Amino acid sequence: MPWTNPHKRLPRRPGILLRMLADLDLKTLTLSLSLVTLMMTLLLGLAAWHAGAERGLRHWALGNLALMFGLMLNVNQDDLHHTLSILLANGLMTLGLGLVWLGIRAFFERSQPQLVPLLATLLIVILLGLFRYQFDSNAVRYAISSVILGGLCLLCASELLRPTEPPLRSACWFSGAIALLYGLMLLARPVASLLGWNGAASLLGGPLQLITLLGAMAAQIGMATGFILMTHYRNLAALHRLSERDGLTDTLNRRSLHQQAGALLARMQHGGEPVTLIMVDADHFKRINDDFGHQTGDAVLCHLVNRISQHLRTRDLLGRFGGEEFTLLLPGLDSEQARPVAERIRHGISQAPWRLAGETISLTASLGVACSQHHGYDFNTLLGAADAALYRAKTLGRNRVELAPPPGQTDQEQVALRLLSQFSHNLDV
Ligand SMILES: Nc1nc2c(ncn2[C@@H]2O[C@H](COP(=O)(O)OP(=O)(O)OP(=O)(O)O)[C@@H](O)[C@H]2O)c(=O)[nH]1
Repeated sequence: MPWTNPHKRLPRRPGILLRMLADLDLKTLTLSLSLVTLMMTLLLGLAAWHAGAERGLRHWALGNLALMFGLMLNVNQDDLHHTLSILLANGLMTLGLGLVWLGIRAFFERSQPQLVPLLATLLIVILLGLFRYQFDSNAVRYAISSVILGGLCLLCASELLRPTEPPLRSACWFSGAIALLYGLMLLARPVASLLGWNGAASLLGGPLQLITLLGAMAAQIGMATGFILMTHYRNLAALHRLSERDGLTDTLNRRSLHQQAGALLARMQHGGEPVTLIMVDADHFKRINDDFGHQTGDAVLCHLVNRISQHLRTRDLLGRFGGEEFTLLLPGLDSEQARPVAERIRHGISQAPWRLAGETISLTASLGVACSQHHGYDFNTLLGAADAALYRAKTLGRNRVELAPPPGQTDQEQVALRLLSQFSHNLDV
């Protein structure tokens, strides 16, 4: 038997994806989409229920609810009056997407232009009404809803696909990529229909409708989980921040100061760069508490931190060592360079009294400075040296900066200081 090329005889089989699409049943898909939307609405609603001050979740839950009712009405165009299945359905879907967009803006604490979703809803209802009851055109209605709903998806994507801190960024970009893809898909629908990709089928019964429903399902699951992930990551970041910051002054707490200082000192030692540690202690702070009350004392402490921070670079560390005592680590500075910085901080504190509602409280601080040149890169050794220098600044009259001397000189100085301290104590008595 002569050989024949089988490809010439057999008709070409469609690709596996097209075959799978052809096997899908529109009614089953519609029901699945409704169920998925319902589940995602419940999930977002549950998250919103316990959201507290969390921004965005309530908008997303409400938006999804509107989307769900809109979808349910829209897929029943054969059974329902067109005012419901076209006008109300698309109005609800537009409002739902608009609320999702407002939710994303609320999440990022951006302004809330509530008119945008309302105007978009009004626009789609008017245009669809016009092209249903005035000039009945299925194709134009299809294009109108595709452009408005697709445009809103792109607006959501543009809010999400912006630079943010990791790990929040991954969740935002995940949701943003889904919104972008689904928006582009909706915008491409009328073009694909014009190009005849729907074949002879009606717009609501052909492969384009199947693809739209599948896309909507994927977008529903992806965006709802993406939003919940965004909330989760932001809460994690807030918890992390709380665990490493002092609640009153927002400086590093003692534990994270130790951790971060250890890492910084190791880096500087490895790179052969100097580091300076400064201890700052408010002078006679007890008097401020006694005279003006603890609450005012708290405000003055925050003011002190604010004054110190104005002289710091982003890579410097500032931590609360305890009470009214703060520790600074200045990488890259030796004692020669650090002294003027310490003087500027001292001067800045003494020159800017705390003021509120006619009340003025003057404040000064004493500073002890120790540098890695003389005291090495061990955090506790540097702290000890800076603390001794601070003690000297207090003893010599406060509102001053003292450098920790190289280790060899310390003993003689300590004796002299003790004598001086005893002398001033005797004078006070
Ligand atoms: N308001 C307020 N006061 C605090 C806080 N932490 C510590 N203090 C107060 O700071 C004061 C520190 O007092 P002392 O250690 O005697 O020091 P001082 O009065 O500043 O005197 P010198 O340091 O010697 O100049 C105490 O009265 C503490 O109650 C705080 O978080 N808020």
